[in-house]
This record gives sequence, C-alpha cells and structure tokens, in this order.
Amino acid sequence: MRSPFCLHGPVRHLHSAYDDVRRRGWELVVGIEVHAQIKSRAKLFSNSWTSTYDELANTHVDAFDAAFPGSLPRLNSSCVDLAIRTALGLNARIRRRSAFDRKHYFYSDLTSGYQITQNYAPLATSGYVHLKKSNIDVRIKQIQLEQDTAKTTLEQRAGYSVIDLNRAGTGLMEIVSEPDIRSPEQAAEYIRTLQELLRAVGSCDGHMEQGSLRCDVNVSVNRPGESLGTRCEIKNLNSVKSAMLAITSETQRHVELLERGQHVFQETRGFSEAKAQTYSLRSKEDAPDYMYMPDPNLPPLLIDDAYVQRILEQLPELPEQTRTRLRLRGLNDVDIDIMMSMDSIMEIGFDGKTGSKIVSYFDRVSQYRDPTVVAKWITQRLCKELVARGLTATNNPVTAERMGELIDMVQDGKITHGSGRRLLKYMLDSPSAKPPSLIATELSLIALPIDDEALEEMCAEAIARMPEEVQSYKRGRVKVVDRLVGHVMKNSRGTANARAVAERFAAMLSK
Ligand SMILES: Nc1ncnc2c1ncn2[C@@H]1O[C@H](COP(=O)(O)OP(=O)(O)OP(=O)(O)O)[C@@H](O)[C@H]1O
Ligand SMILES: [Mg+2]
Ligand SMILES: [Mg+2]
Repeated sequence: MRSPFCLHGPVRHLHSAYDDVRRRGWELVVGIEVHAQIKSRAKLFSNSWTSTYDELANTHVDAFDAAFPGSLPRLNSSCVDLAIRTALGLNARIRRRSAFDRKHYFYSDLTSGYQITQNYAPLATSGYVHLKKSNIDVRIKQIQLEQDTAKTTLEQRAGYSVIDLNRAGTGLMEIVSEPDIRSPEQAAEYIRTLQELLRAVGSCDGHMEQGSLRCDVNVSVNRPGESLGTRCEIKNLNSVKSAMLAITSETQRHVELLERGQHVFQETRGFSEAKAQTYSLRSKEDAPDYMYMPDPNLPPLLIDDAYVQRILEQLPELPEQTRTRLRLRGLNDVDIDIMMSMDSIMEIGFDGKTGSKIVSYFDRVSQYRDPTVVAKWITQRLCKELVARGLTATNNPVTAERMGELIDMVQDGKITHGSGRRLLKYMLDSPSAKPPSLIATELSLIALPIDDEALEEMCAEAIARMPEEVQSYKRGRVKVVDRLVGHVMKNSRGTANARAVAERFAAMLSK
C-alpha cells in the first residue's frame, strides 16, 4: 500500500535538507489552497455534463461554457449540495447568504475573460481538519465555489495552442487552509486527509494525477517566536510528492536568502519536478488587478437551516467515524489504513452515497464473522490480489457472500489457509457463479482429515526421505521439523493441515 511517508530518491535527499534547515534554527510555515473538482453530473452554471480528463475534446460544451453572447449562468444545486457536504465534513460554518463575483483576467483558457468565484462572501468559513499522525488541527479559512477553466495545450512544433472546453465551467471547491502546517510531512498528511474526506462525502474523486485535485502551497520561514515571514505561493502541484518537494526546496531557498542577509519577496512560483526546484512566475508587483465585481447575472445564494439539516442527515460516515467504528470492532490501525487507502485507487460512482467501498464490503463479510479474521483476509489477501490484477473494489468479481463462505471453509478446517489463498486467486481469475465449496472440490483443495491414513503415509515418506533432518531433530534441533512439514505440504499440494502434520511428526519422531 502507498504510504505518505515513504520517501525515495530526491525526496529523501530534500527531506534531510529540510531537517538541516530546522537544525539551523528556522521554522517553516505552510498554508495550502486546494482546488477540488466537484463530482457532479453537470457543470456549475450550465447544463453541460462534466467530463473525465481523457474524453474527446470539446464534446461537453454548452453555450455558456463557451461564453456565447447572451448565454446566462444557472446555478446547479447538486454542486451546492456537494460543497455543503464537504463544508460539514470540514466542520466549517456555512454562510446563510453567500454570493458570486467575477475575477477578471485574460488568458486563452478563459473564454469569457472572467472566472466566476466567491471572493467577498464564500460559501463556508472557519473549519478545521484533524491530522491523526501529526496530531494537529489545521484550520480551514474558507471554502468557496468557483468555475474551472478550459485546458490549453501548446503545440510547440506547429506554433499554436489548442483549447479544450470540456473542463470549462466544471464546479470547483477552493479549500483554503490557515498557515498551520509546519513540515512537508504534515503537508502530505493534510492533502491525504482531505482527499480521504472528499472521497468519503462523495464530492470529489481526488485524483491528483488526473487533475481533479490540485494544490497551491504557500511557504514562508521565520525564527521561532518571531512573526511570520514573507510567503511565496507555488502553483499547481499535482502530486503529494511534488508538494513535499516544492515545500522543501522553497524552504531551503528562503533560508539561504535570509542567511545571506537578503530578502524574500512575495511571489507566485512554479515548480519543476525534473530539477526539484521552484522558479519565479511573477512578483507581487506584477500581480494582475482582477477587478473583482459581484456577478450581475447571479442572485445571492441563500441557504437556510432546513437545507443544511437535510444534507447533514444524508451525510455518509466520515473517515474519522469509520476509523473509530472499526477500532471498536477490534481492527488494528494497519488494517484500517490499508482498507481506507484502497479507496484511493477506486472509482466512486455518481451515486453520492459513496464512502469507502472496501469498508462496506468488509462490513458485509464480517456481519456474522470474526472481524479481525475477515480484516486479515481482505487487507492481506484480497486487496493485494485485486491490485495485482488491476482490479478495484468496484469490479471485484468475488462477492461478499462468496468471500464469507471461503473464510468459513478455512475457519472450519475444511480447507487449509494456503488452499484458501489458492481458491481466492482462482475465483478472481475465473469468475463464475459456482459456490466456493464446489470450486474447492473441483480443484481438489478439500483438506485431508487429520487422522487420515494418507497423512500418516506422507509423513512416513518424508521421514524416510530426509534422514539428516530426522537425525538433527532427534539431537534437539526441533526447528528442522519445519522442513519435514514443508515436504508434506508440497506433496499434498497444500491440502494438509500444517499444524496437524507438525503434531503427527512430533508423535512419530518421539517414538
Ligand atoms: N506567512 C505565511 N506563510 C505561509 N503561508 C501563508 C502565510 N500567510 C498566509 N498563508 C497562506 O496563504 C494562503 C492564501 O490564500 P488565499 O486564497 O487567501 O489568498 P491568495 O493566495 O492571495 O489568493 P488566490 O486565491 O488568488 O491565490 C492561505 O492558504 C494561507 O494560509
Ligand atoms: Mg486562493
Ligand atoms: Mg493563492
């Protein structure tokens, strides 16, 4: 499973660079702006459907998305619902009256010349996210609704750019944190926690590599106890790894400037993954004047208590609650983390009631079974086998009922653990409607009874074949019995019960 703290190559190098900066007596301050694409069927203000990143260009475009003169925006209420779900999940205060503004700038990916956003009265304010590993709360300054832009691709050879309007007008939630983050690791945990929450409430699929979740990180350094330093904003980071790298290299740049007696100037910067360095895009002086103004075509967004209450009632279990519930059922944090992180490689449907697919699978399988046993099968076997086959919980061919039967067969000693694993692999590779017990019989996986003559014979055969092992066992090296057991297991194609075999050997060899 992927771990946020698994550091490789340049990350490890920069990680120690960051430790060095800390040793030299600097404190790092980070605030993150996350742009999360709302997982709604329609765009924020038009009837056009949203698209995935790999669809044919310009096939999801309404007159309004193309800024056709005379076209008017109409707010899609499901985007508001999903943003409110998110705000509730982030413990934020939902504004009863929010409003939309125009942010003007001129760029080829913005056909109307302005982006509709919420500058003066955002949808929600003053939330927080708890980071479990770092054990801190990161305050959320605000959550605002805004439009995504079109996508421009530069055709370098041909000397022109092509524009795809599929993304234009898709709803975004901008989630702005307070500057409460103090290390690249905390930033990584913040992004992952947010990702998990957005997926759980079903408001965003959180795929950074596909651009449905993008981060801008703001970085400054200061001496402990002093006021905050000047921040630089690094735009458009599309993986947790590049966010960590960008923060680390930017911190180092600030410290080097300040230690040389120079100043840090407020800037917007980009990040080159290849060089693991940030570079200047524009200084504060060059910052465009966005000429914000209330959008005259959109009335204020009014949200009453009943509306919020209704959404609160539909809110699925949040990750924190799932963790607590699973812990109460006896699961350990490793198993819980594996199950919850499985969802990061899972498609989640448009049904809204998403939450964690693998957790609800676990709930069904473990309803009348030992939860810890079921969790082990799911995390150590099923998840691994699914990932190896490029499958997800959504297209997992083994239903919860069949998985349950398989586990029962192992628990009841009808098949060995090893045979259970083979059976699971078989069921994943050759999906069928047959019950696992029938498949096990067909594959001759049914365990040999403990007192079977065949078992006695197999043990005797092993003893005859492995005199050296027998000798050293008799001289007191009891661990050697494992080799004898291994021989029998191999001969029985894994159907013998390993513990029974070991007991049999102990009895036979003590004679
Ligand atoms: N001294 C600081 N060091 C690091 N981060 C900071 C500091 N001061 C503010 N920040 C962070 O900078 C971010 C500012 O985001 P905000 O959206 O409010 O403004 P902006 O970046 O100026 O606007 P835009 O949305 O146009 O980028 C917040 O995440 C905040 O926590
Ligand atoms: Mg911002
Ligand atoms: Mg910003």
